Amino acid sequence: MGHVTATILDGKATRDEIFEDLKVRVSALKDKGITPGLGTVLVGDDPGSAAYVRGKHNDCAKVGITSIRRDLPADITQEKLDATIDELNANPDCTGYIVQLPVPKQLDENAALERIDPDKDADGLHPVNLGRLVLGKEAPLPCTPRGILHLLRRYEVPIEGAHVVVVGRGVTVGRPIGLLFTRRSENATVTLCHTRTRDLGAEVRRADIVIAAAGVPGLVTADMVKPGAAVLDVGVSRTEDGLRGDVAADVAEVAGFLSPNPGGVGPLTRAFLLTNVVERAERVAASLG
Ligand SMILES: Nc1nc2c(c(=O)[nH]1)N[C@@H](CN(C=O)c1ccc(C(=O)N[C@@H](CCC(=O)O)C(=O)O)cc1)CN2
Repeated sequence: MGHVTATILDGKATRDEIFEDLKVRVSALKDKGITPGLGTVLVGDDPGSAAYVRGKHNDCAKVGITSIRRDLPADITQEKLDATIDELNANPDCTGYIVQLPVPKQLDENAALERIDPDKDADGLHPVNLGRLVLGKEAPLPCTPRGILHLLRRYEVPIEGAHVVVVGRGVTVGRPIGLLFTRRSENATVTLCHTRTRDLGAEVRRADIVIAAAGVPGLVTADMVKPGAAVLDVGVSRTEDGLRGDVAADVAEVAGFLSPNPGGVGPLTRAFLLTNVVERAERVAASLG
C-alpha cells in the first residue's frame, strides 16, 4: 500500500469510552433496584451470527447487564419463533432484545420484527419505531446508524451540509441511516445507492461522506473517492481469505477519514445495542419515580 492519508476512525477506542459511561449508568440503575437485561434470539448455527451474539453477551458481562439467550434450531417453524418472541415480550427480566438477522429462509423476518414489543425493541427496527423516526419522534435508534453518527462526531467530521452517499439498502444500515443524517440536527443531504445504481462511481465521487454497506468485498475503490472524503466501511463478507469489508485498501491513500473493518463501526453497533437497553431501563426507572 502507498502513503496513508486518512485519519483512522477507531471504533474500539470509541466503544471503550461508551462502555465506561454505561458501567456507571448500570450501577446507578442497580442502586435503584433495576438490573437491565438484554435478550437475543439466534436461529440456526451460522458462524457469523453466532459470533455476533456471543460478542453481545460478552459485552453485557463487561458493563453489568444481564444476558438472556434464546438459541433455536435452524429448521424451527414461524410458530415456534413467535412463541419465543412472545415469551421475551412478557419476560420481566428482559429490558430489550433482538432477533439476530438474517433468519433462515423459511421464516418471515419482517413478521418476527413486527412481533417484538416496540418498547423492548433494542435494535430500533420495529416498524413503529422506524415510523417514529420518520416523524421525528423519540425512538430507539438503529444501532449501526447510531454508531456511524457517533464515530463521525467523535472525530469531528463535518456533517452539517455534507453530501452523504450510502451504498446498500438493507434494513439494519442503508434504509435507516438516511433518516438520521437528514434530521434537522444533522442537515446532511443523502443519496441512497445500491447494486442496481447505474453509475456507482459517479455517485460516490460526489460524496463528502461515504457509507459502504452493500456487503460486496472491495466495492468502493480509491478512484471512486473524492480526496479528503470520510469513508466508513460497514459491509462484511466472509470470504476464503477471511473477513472482507466493502472498501478497497487503497482508499486509505485518498480518504481524509476512514473507518477500518474490522475495528470501525462494528464495535459501535454492539455498544449502541447496550445503550438502547440502558436507556429503556432508565425510562422505566424514571416512570417508577
Ligand atoms: N438484529 C440485528 N441483526 C444484525 C445486525 C443488527 O444490528 N441487528 N447487524 C449485523 C451484525 N451485527 C450485529 O448484530 C454486527 C456486525 C459486526 C460487529 C462487529 O463488531 N464486527 C467486528 C468484527 C467481528 C468479527 O471479527 O467477526 C468489527 O467490525 O470490528 C458487531 C455486530 C447483521 N445482523
